[in-house]
Amino acid sequence: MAETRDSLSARKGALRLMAHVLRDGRMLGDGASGLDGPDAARALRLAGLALRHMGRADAMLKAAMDRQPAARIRDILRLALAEIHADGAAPHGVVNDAVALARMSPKTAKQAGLVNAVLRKLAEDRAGWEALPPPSLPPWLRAPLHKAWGGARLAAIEAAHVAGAPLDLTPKPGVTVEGAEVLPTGSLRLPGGQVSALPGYAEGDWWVQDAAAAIPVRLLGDVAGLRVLDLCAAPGGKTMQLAAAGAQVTALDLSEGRLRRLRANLERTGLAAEIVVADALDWTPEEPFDAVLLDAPCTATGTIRRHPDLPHLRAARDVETLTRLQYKLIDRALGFVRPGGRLVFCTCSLLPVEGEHQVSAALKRHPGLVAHAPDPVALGLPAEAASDHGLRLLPDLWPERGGMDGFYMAVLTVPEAGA
Ligand SMILES: C[S@@+](CC[C@H](N)C(=O)[O-])C[C@H]1O[C@@H](n2cnc3c(N)ncnc32)[C@H](O)[C@@H]1O
Repeated sequence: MAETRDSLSARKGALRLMAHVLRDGRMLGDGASGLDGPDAARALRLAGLALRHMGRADAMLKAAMDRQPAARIRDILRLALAEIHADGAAPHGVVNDAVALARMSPKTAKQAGLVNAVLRKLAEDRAGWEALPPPSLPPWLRAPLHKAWGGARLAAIEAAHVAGAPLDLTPKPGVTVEGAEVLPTGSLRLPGGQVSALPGYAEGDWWVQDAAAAIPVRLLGDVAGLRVLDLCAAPGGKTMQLAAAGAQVTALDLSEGRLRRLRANLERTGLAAEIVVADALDWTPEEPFDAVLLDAPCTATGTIRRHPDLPHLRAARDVETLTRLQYKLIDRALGFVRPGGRLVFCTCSLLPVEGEHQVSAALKRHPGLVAHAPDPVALGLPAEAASDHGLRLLPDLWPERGGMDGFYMAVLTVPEAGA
């Protein structure tokens, strides 16, 4: 980061965001940095960097200090160490700002000298940083992932989380964006950038959607003219895909706030859907649908690449609550499909209990329900994405292209009437 006063305000904003996540249990994306425009984006990036590398920074601080400092001082040190050692920032400017940040509050001003001394010493210890184990997931998530995917795959997933994510766009049919790579699955990929400044944003030619998140709708094939229910729809990435492909879409979600974003997305892209604010567990349609897409609420652990706050905010008990909800939502969704129609179930989770296990259990509970294992290669995906009854995408797939979010998805056909 070029050292300017903007750097100081971005670092201050990053500290606010870290406190929001680590002490208030709120998501990074809640926009709490108190900044606008490029400074807000910088603060978000820095907070993400500090959260991704917190394990290493804490290990270094523990070895270097007799007593753990107060929370804000610890965050100042964590951020500075991540910037110096993981981001390659020039130590001089980082240390100066860290000292300035400590001085800003009467509660921490007395510790400015300590911040200076600790950072001057640790900034030079590149070998000590490199010798620490690479960033890893918390035990509640690491253990089931190790069991499911093995040690080597888990290490590759953790490395993909540290690498972060590029910017993927789903284009309307026939749209290209200058400078974007066209992925084998049809998504467009850019290294990053301010979304609203990209060509075609104002015209609504595309929307931001990870390449993996764009696959579930494609499992339905040609949906032109079909009545499709997008059951957990907001903020609407999949609703827009369905509408752009000519489906007659009903988009339902529990959250009015998230549906506001869906409405804005439809407005910008000029696409149409009927919008329903309801709890899917209480709601009943007037008539069944040709197809239902259930992008069920989940731990979202497949999106840690772009949400490094998630491992700090979720816990094992969330997995239990969410898997129970997914179970109920699948049964509910199946009741909304016409005989012979299809349900696509998907979750952006790395955990089989939120994916493969849900579909295996649904097939046992519902005699006559049939899973059609999709061919990953025909969809432009690596052959290894084939999985139990569906597709399993993990962040270490496509390493040379910049990876993809973790997802599980399957397409199920409901028995014909009388079958
Ligand atoms: C994974 S997100 C959906 C993302 C969306 N399909 C997309 O592609 O943009 C899950 C959504 O489920 C909604 N949700 C959670 N519980 C629900 C329920 N009982 N009924 C309806 N929607 C629910 C949440 O509000 C959230 O928007």
